[in-house]
Amino acid sequence: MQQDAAVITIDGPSGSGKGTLSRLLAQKLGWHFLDSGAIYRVLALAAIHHQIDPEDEDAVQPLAAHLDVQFDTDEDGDVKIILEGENVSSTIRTEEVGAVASKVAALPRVREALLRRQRAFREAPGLVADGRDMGTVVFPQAKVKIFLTASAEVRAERRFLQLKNKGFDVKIGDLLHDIQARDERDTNRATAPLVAAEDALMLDSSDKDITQVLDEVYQYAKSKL
Ligand SMILES: Nc1ncnc2c1ncn2[C@@H]1O[C@H](COP(=O)(O)OP(=O)(O)OP(=O)(O)O)[C@@H](O)[C@H]1O
Ligand SMILES: Nc1ccn([C@H]2C[C@H](O)[C@@H](COP(=O)(O)O)O2)c(=O)n1
Repeated sequence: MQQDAAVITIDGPSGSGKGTLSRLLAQKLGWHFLDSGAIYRVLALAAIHHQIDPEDEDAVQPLAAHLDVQFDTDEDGDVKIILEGENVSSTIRTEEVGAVASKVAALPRVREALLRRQRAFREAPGLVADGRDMGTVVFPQAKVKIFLTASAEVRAERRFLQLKNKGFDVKIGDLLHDIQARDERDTNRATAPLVAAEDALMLDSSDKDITQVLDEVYQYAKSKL
């Protein structure tokens, strides 16, 4: 970790577009990228594989502390996620794994066990970090913080298109229900809840396409760095 490397944090609820925005912004700046949700998703998948109850903190904490995961980036910038020797890059993206991730993420000792792993992504020339608590807990000293939102209906519609394009048979009503349940759990947990940092720029992307969002955030970041 490089303590002095600049950090931009992008937090927000599921489907707000923070992953897409963070990836594009990191590419544009030539910076590193942390998808912290992927770490919680990998842990969730490990708990499923090992038949561990995702709400049993005593059982999930050691799994988090010794999680055998690698993030391998190829020359095109695509990231391959390897859990216990297996490529799980697609498997972790399902709504089912997302729901379990939201459960393991509510456990305080599990969050603590994953802190150092996330902070290790901070390297020169800089890091764009995407998640729920990047600006509040993991990188509170970040120079630029964004809290990206969109209405639950818009987020469900985006997720519907995303999954339909991948060939999944999904119902928009089910996706809206899943998104609302995940928002509720992520926002109301006691430790590191989904909340905007006091010094974050609030951005509602409901009526903006990703190019507009990227331009706005890029200009804002340049003015602050
Ligand atoms: N501003 C936007 N306008 C339209 N579609 C968008 C916009 N931002 C993102 N999308 C699309 O919405 C979908 C969800 O975006 P993305 O995966 O970036 O969300 P997320 O906030 O990272 O979600 P999660 O936290 O669940 O990983 C993607 O298909 C993405 O291309
Ligand atoms: N910094 C983070 C990142 C993610 N989580 C939890 C909460 C989410 O529901 C779940 C999956 O995240 P996603 O891939 O959808 O961004 O992981 C968290 O608590 N803190």
